Amino acid sequence: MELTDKRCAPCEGGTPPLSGEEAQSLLQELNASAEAQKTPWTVTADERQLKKGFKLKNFVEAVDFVNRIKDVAEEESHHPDLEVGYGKVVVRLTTHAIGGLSENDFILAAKIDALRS
Ligand SMILES: C[C@H](O)[C@H](O)[C@H]1CNC2=NC(N)=NC(=O)C2=N1
Repeated sequence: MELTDKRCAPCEGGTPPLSGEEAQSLLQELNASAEAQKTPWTVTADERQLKKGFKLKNFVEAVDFVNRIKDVAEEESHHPDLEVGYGKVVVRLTTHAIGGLSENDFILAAKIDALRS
């Protein structure tokens, strides 16, 4: 099943974060989409975060994009850390409940990419 067709599952403490290998495999799958090929997502060196910067035309478009991200995040009950500026939105994904990456982060990343295509 495609990442965009999956739903974020409730995530509780006790579940271990993804291993580096599992994260790399999901990263490849995520970055295979047309949108991600323009700008790929990266996993941070500590393997706890998935990150991508999006370019928008101006501040209003950046805020509009954030509002669309809000709708997806609420639908999935999984929430990104966001940085908004003039013509940019930086999205950082991590699963707070487990202190690292889960599949939920990759599902939300794919759904955020889908907003741009
Ligand atoms: C009950 C609810 O699903 C949880 O509190 C969710 C909310 N959104 C979340 N978002 C993220 N990124 N990590 C979490 O652990 C998390 N927990």
